[in-house]
Amino acid sequence: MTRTAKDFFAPLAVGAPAPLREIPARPSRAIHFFDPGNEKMAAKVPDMVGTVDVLLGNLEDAVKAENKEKSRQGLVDIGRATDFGPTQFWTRINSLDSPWVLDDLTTLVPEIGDKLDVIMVPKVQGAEDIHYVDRLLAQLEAKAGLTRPILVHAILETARGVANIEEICAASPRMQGLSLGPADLAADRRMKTTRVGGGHPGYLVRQDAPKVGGETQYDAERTSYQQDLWHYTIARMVDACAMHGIYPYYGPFGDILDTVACEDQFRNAFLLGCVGAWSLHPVQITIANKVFSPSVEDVTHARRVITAMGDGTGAVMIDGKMEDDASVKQCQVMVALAEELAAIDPELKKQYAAIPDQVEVHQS
Ligand SMILES: CCC(=O)SCCNC(=O)CCNC(=O)[C@H](O)C(C)(C)COP(=O)(O)OP(=O)(O)OC[C@H]1O[C@@H](n2cnc3c(N)ncnc32)[C@H](O)[C@@H]1OP(=O)(O)O
Ligand SMILES: O=CC(=O)O
Ligand SMILES: [Mg+2]
Repeated sequence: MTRTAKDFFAPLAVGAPAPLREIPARPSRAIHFFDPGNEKMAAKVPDMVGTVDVLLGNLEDAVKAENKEKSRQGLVDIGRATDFGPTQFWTRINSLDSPWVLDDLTTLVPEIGDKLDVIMVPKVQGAEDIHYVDRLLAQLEAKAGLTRPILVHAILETARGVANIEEICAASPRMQGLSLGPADLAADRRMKTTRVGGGHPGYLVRQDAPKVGGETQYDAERTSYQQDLWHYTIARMVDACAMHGIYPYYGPFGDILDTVACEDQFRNAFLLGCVGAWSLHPVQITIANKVFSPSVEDVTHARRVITAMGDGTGAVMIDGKMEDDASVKQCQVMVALAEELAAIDPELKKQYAAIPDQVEVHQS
């Protein structure tokens, strides 16, 4: 038999902190990756506090095997020395089948467990992976005397992980969210793209060939549109996360120089329901902060609909468009996000505050 509902409210080890009943909606527009063993990157971390929602010390892929211990120790040093203020502090541990992960967890929890908000677990295949981390974290938290539970974030980057997405989300009250891992996922699925996220010029739909005098002109110029390779997986992820009260994120966009396409990919994810994306290079923080913050126009419109709808029931016409109970809920999502962001981002606070409170409503 699986765990009962009440089991989820009890710690998995004597003395471990009580599990959270709800995952707090903390802004996490950019999860900025840095290698804590890389002196140049590590030196930049203190100045990044307050400019990015999440700083993530990465111990897994992109850290050379010979540097794993150095990066782990670098993370401990940074965690101890840094006051993270409003910025969340996360880490990505090595995969559960690697020779490093046990030392990652048994070192990080006692040394900097009081600073770590979330542990990202790569290559999660099913609920059993989360159960393993869940119990081990509870034991380590109890031993370290921690008073709040460290949350867990899973990367969706194997075909089995995608197939088991709902059970992964439901596996523990520690589950904070999921990220799409397009690089490992492409490899595991045997997709034929060698890109790290983003689109592919070969994945497209093409306009039908025109007919001239009854003859189909296969050689004629035809419009084609590139499609989003990741749409299906992101949409699954968004549904699974929403259903379980946790948060979905787009992962890495490897073409650092193509800031335009990065913004497009992030925006697609934002529109579909993701709350943030990874940043691999400082330039991507700016993109994510912009994309995952509702525009002043969207917030203005949302507030206007909410005002016009009064108690939130019925239907009104605003600028020729019908608004009702459902669209007011969409607007509430937008305004709630704006308020969360305004609480931590002074520039956005100023922009949103400039929106008049009672916007005039023109009803048809
Ligand atoms: C694909 C699947 C995945 O797992 S993705 C997640 C794993 N990958 C990562 O975490 C990659 C993180 N990023 C990086 O390693 C670097 O940004 C890469 C992509 C290699 C580019 O570095 P580099 O060639 O030095 O870039 P650059 O010359 O433009 O750097 C300018 C200055 O900024 C620094 N920088 C670079 N990246 C970061 C970062 N992520 N965090 C903090 N600082 C960063 C560079 O060190 C450089 O510093 P300086 O000006 O020389 O002092
Ligand atoms: O870890 C991320 C990925 O795309 O793989
Ligand atoms: Mg990966």
